[in-house]
Amino acid sequence: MATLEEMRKELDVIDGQITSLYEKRMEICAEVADYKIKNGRKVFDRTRENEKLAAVAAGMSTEFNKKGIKELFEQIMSMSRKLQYQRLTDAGALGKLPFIGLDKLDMEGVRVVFQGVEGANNQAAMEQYFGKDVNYFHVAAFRDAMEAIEEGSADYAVLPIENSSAGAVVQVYDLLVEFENYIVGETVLPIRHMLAGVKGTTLSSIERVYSHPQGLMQTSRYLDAHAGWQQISIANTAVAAKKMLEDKDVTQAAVCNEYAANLYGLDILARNINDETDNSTRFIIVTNQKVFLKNASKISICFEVPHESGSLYHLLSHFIYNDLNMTKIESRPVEGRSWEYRFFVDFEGNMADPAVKNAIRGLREEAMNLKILGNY
Ligand SMILES: O=C(O)C(=O)C[C@]1(C(=O)O)C=C[C@@H](O)C=C1
Repeated sequence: MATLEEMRKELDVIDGQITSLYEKRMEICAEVADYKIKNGRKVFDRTRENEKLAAVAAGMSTEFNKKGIKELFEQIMSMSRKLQYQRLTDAGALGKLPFIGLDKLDMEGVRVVFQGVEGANNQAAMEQYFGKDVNYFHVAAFRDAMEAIEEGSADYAVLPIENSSAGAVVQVYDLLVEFENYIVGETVLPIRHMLAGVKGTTLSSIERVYSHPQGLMQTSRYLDAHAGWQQISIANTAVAAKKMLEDKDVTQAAVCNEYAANLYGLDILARNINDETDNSTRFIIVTNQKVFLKNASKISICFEVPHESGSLYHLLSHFIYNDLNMTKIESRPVEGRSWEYRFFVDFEGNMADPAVKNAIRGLREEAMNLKILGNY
């Protein structure tokens, strides 16, 4: 029997042949790219790839090798596509950006919409982004806010997209697909619960505490430590704060944010009473214009993947290969197609950057229904 050293020498010879054949193959792929640029052909040809995989598998004698050679050729053709996309980018064959780059967002005299009532966290997020003097109105549902910007009655909408402990606000994800509106900014608001009451209220005068069920739940450790306090659920934290002002009753208090407490002129009796100290919500700023800031550094996209094994893996390789840092991935069911998913990906980058253009080009050809949700 051959020694390990002898077998390794044999492997080295074979690997040498494979590597030089790989280089030769990639040189031809570069010529294919030039041909495709000249003739306006797409890089990705699924039929040709499937034929190739079947052909290489047919040449194998065992099931194990059939599977292995297919995986190997999937990778080889994926590298071939990436080389071709790069040549397209270098040749300036990417076409015009579908988005218009701006130096800064138009903030002069704009009208902003948020969902909820006066004093809601959504309003606090809006003021954090647009300032206190902003011209605004509020609506009952997220969909109403999307419709308001689509039809132009508002220039921007402020919508919650993700909470650090509760996760994604899934309705907003779905609305971003449904409407032709785009994300142009984001702002993160720390969610801190306060115990607030009308002037004269003290911890010992309180008998009842009002808040949204989430507000009561997120502060249960603090509230439960006061055995004599009855906890009562109400529509939301801002409504609880408003009730304190209306009732002027020192036997009751509200769990609400500082913004609502100030808005309704309440005294804060205890600050930051949430069980989780690090609780914050990320809000997006949405408009109906296809614009992006020239100094934007984060891109949100969504796409559907073909229902085949390895398809998400291949799509995500466009980020890795172009050295783009993915910061978030979320999936949602595709309406009307049970057990099929749409993926939402956030990654670092600017649309004018060649690496980003390159990745988007690859994704656009290989994924289904790619949509750029915004660069901000
Ligand atoms: O045959 C082509 O059109 C190629 O671009 C070459 C190649 C390959 O590497 O074999 C690469 C991408 C296509 O999706 C199909 C095949």
